[in-house]
Amino acid sequence: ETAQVTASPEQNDSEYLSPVTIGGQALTLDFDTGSADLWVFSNSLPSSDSAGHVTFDPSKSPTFTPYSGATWQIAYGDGSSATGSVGFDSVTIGGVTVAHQAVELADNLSGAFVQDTQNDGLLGLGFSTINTIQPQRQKTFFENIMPSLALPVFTANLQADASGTYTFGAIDTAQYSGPIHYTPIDSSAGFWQFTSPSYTIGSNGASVPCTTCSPAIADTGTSLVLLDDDVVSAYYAQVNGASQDQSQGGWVFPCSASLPGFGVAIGSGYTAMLTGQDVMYESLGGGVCYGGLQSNAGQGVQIFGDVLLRHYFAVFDGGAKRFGLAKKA
Ligand SMILES: Cc1nn(C)c(C)c1CC(=O)Nc1ccccn1
Repeated sequence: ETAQVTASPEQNDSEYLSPVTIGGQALTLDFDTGSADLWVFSNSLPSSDSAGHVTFDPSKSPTFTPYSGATWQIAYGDGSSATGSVGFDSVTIGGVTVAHQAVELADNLSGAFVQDTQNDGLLGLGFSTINTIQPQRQKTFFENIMPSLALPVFTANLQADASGTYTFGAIDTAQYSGPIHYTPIDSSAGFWQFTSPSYTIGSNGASVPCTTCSPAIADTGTSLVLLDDDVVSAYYAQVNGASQDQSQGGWVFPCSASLPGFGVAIGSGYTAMLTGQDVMYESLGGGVCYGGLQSNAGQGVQIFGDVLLRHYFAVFDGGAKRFGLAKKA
């Protein structure tokens, strides 16, 4: 079987939301290849936290069964967090159903999630070695459907300021052109992780070897591209008037500045390029702009988020444990 579902952008393409049905209830979730928990806003949240969100109510689902005593608690790399209880229910995405999917009900959330009222929760598409359910971690939606898919893959075709597509079980040749450039992934940390041994500054720049660069992860649930400090500093050194502004939380520059292109190696065989315009992320007002390339704060992993992924067709191959990028159709 195969499934296809839309991915609708929030403002600034900060995240992409997709329709999911859980126990007959329709929610919009952020598909996140950088984590492995499926959690939803639930009616056990204080109403001050759930105001504006669709909440899942297990008592209204005919197929919900509690996983009694089980709990979950997740802390994301950006400092946001969530905790709650667990059950199993029927989860359907694009017509494909997992009858007993672990569904994590949030009863406590950090502010960033509460404020984002278009988002009713996250659906992890990482590896379940980092699922946070205790006493026994549970599989992701993708891991559960993989055996029944025509191909053990899913693809992300996110768009800049437009609705895109997640596809499960097929690599739709109508969505990309030219070759798919694959690199093997190391899933031992739970991420779609690969090496990124060089980078390129300027659309015609030479690629700079970076033997000390941290490995990278493909992360649909992160807005920006978060890079090692020496890489991101080398980039903004080429932008007139750029500076790191702690109050704004990163690298800013005059909106009038011309931004060079930027490319990152996807494994050792391919460099994914962005134009200067692709790197521009947000105007903060007063002629100050915020870049889509920011520091990973020395976390030892580079996060290739939506600022990069929305310019490519991305293949997550769970069978061959590889990640690939192609030019969009
Ligand atoms: C900043 C960062 N460090 N590390 C290791 C990762 C994976 C990130 C990105 C991150 O936290 N993304 C995120 C945040 C909230 C919800 C979903 N995804």
